Amino acid sequence: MKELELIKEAYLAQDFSYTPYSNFKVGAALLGKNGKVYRGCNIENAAYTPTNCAERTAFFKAISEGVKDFEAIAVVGNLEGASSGDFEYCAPCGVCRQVMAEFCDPKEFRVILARSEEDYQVYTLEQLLPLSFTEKDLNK
Ligand SMILES: O=c1ccn([C@H]2C[C@H](O)[C@@H](CO)O2)c(=O)[nH]1
Ligand SMILES: [Zn+2]
Repeated sequence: MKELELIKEAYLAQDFSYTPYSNFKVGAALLGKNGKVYRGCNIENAAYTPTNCAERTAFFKAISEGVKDFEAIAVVGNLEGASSGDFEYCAPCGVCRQVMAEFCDPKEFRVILARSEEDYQVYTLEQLLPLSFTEKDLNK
């Protein structure tokens, strides 16, 4: 699947974002090695901390269906208000990066950060989460 197709899926997911508190709408589309796409949006809560990010929604949907092998994720946010000079792509939070590290190969898994269908950047998970703590560290 091409990056553009995955970005389009992330924008479709963003439409369902539930954000009455931040009004910051995020969409994600996770591509499994099985060729299927798992969409996710952020889901907020009046108690704030139960909020789930778009990326984790997509991961947990896939994992709850028995899928644990992934190729890439596209992430889109509504960053029109970002002042110039800011990093104007919606980068995954640390918690979501840690969830990615649990299931994805750090050198292979690609994180596509898009601010339009044509304008995006691609990172490996290792670039976003160097020196990660994973299962291998527990077994030392
Ligand atoms: O990569 C990100 C960054 C933020 N959020 C959500 C969490 C919260 O609902 C809102 C503001 O932080 O954006 C995501 O879903 N993914
Ligand atoms: Zn997150």
